[in-house]
Amino acid sequence: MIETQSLCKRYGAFTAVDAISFKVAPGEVLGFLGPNGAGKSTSMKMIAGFLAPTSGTAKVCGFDVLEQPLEAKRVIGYLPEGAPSYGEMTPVEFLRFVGDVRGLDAAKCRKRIDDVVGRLQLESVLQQPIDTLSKGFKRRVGLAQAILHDPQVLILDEPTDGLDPNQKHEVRGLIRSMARDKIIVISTHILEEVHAVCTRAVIIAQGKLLADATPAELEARSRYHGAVSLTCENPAVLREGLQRLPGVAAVEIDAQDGRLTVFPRPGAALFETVSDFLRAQKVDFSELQWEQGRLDEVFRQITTVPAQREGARA
Ligand SMILES: Nc1ncnc2c1ncn2[C@@H]1O[C@H](COP(=O)(O)OP(=O)(O)OP(=O)(O)O)[C@@H](O)[C@H]1O
Repeated sequence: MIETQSLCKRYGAFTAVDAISFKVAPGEVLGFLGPNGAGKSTSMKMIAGFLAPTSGTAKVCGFDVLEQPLEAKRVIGYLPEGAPSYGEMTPVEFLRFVGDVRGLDAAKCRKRIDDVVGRLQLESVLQQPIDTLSKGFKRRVGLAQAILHDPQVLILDEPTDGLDPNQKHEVRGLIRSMARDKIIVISTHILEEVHAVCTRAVIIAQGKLLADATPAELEARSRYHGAVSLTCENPAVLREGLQRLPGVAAVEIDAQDGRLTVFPRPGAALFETVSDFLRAQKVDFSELQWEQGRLDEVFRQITTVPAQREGARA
């Protein structure tokens, strides 16, 4: 279990992280979402024991990261932002060094290095100085060191940053495959990643935790949740008829692609009503869809309103 209680970080009068409390259980992948400067990396650094909180506590597998730093660090694998490492070393030298620091014996270290090199497809760059690697390979070396000792807890700050689409896919698969028996926290700006790997997400803005929910619960907060959208030849002609149907709150036509969206009143289920109407009107339509909700819209809703309301953080 990871458990933070009123975790705070202040720099002078500026509050970077403001009383954040949450728990993460084994088997969960918690996504940390938030705009630039929200406090995600600062929170992760405090949980990983790399930055002392101004106040509040963080416990990892029962170990307080301040009071029992070695025990806590032993169970944590941490990928910091930017994946810093020793640039003059090759990946294999760096991984041997990390294995040594982690106290792995020679045989176990070799076995683990083989495993992580295979998982992160590092074979082709093993003998090349890390400084000369591309951003994506540097990131993969960073991930390799984080998982080398097969830790119970993984704290990964933007693990797919800088990776190409194929690698993003691979790394998301890797995170999912490790999720079953580990506790994983990842930060990301990519909302599709939340769907791809996270079982739960917290949204942070201006240092405050503003939401803690499953991706589906977050989507249910979207005005698009339960909306029905479709493409047809002449959407403007249909608008008035659709607007009069029971349960319909609004009908909108996208200015760019002409797609028509019918929004429900609270609690109304529209799919059948809309499809019956279209058939009765003999409308030639395509791509009739029930919408789950849009995370990007919910993210904007949650992260922009408080910013405007509360003004600057202090
Ligand atoms: N050492 C420091 N001194 C002063 N302010 C700092 C320091 N480190 C971080 N901050 C500020 O704390 C705030 C939170 O930073 P943090 O890096 O945690 O944000 P983030 O959510 O990870 O952002 P991003 O998505 O851009 O990586 C930012 O406004 C940052 O400028």
